[in-house]
Amino acid sequence: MVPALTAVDVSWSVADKQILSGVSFNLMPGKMLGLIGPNGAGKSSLLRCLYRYIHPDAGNICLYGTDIFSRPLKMFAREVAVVLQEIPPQADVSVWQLVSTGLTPYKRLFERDSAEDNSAIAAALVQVGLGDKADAALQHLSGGEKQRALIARAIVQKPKLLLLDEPTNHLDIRYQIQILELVKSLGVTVIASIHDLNLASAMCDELLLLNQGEVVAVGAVENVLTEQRLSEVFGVCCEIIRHPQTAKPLIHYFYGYSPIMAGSNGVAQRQMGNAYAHK
Ligand SMILES: Nc1ncnc2c1ncn2[C@@H]1O[C@H](COP(=O)(O)OP(=O)(O)OP(=O)(O)O)[C@@H](O)[C@H]1O
Repeated sequence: MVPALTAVDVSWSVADKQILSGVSFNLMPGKMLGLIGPNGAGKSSLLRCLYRYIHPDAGNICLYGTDIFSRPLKMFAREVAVVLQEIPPQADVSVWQLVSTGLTPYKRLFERDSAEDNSAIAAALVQVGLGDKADAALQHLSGGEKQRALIARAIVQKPKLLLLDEPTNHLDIRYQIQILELVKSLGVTVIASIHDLNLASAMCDELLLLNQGEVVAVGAVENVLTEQRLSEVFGVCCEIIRHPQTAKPLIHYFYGYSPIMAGSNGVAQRQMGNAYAHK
């Protein structure tokens, strides 16, 4: 089976600063990949390369075996949906109008939405819990509601690949879980940057851990999330157990620990004084 997405040795620098270095990974169709890593690791930059906002200096990115930069723009706009943290410039439109723009790549100039289109928009709004906000002005929605409206727009686009930059950023815990479960249930290939490592562990099939623009680890969640890596990359002390429901890695963080006091195994050790005695 051809991977939905293949990145080979993707590198990008700006103003002599290397932002991404030799990033490579494969993602099979229907899988959900979580991009994790500390602030400034390069997660957004990598996503920008994947949706063609940035042209990497080196390397290749292929969607179903074809270089993304060789695909006609309109085809690419149908195939790849992007949900960013920023509110789009059309902030004075209604929620319905925003979601309907997800159909734009399928339309000819001035072509109106069909009854089928309207049903798809209404269904997407219900899916994200905004069924009663269709006529509301986008600018009057809360941050989380705006985020869900953007996801509804991506749903009507019916993409092959859905890219999300911190989709859970403005959401309360209920919607963090609900939106990621919804995204997962769409059956499309998903790549999402996620800061909450436990959420990423629970929801993603695979993880890619970036640090300083380089891939530290990529693959099955349980292979990527190790106590030692989290200590080395994030500078935190933790223990990883199995989630009682999913059996996936569940991280318990400890407080008052310092990565400076790394032990012989490299895992951050308890700092003298203020840590509560756990281990
Ligand atoms: N256009 C740009 N010009 C200069 N520096 C940039 C540009 N884009 C990104 N960077 C730098 O690249 C590095 C990676 O940024 P990026 O936003 O990709 O990281 P991130 O992992 O998404 O961070 P965060 O978790 O904080 O959102 C940062 O140091 C950032 O300042």
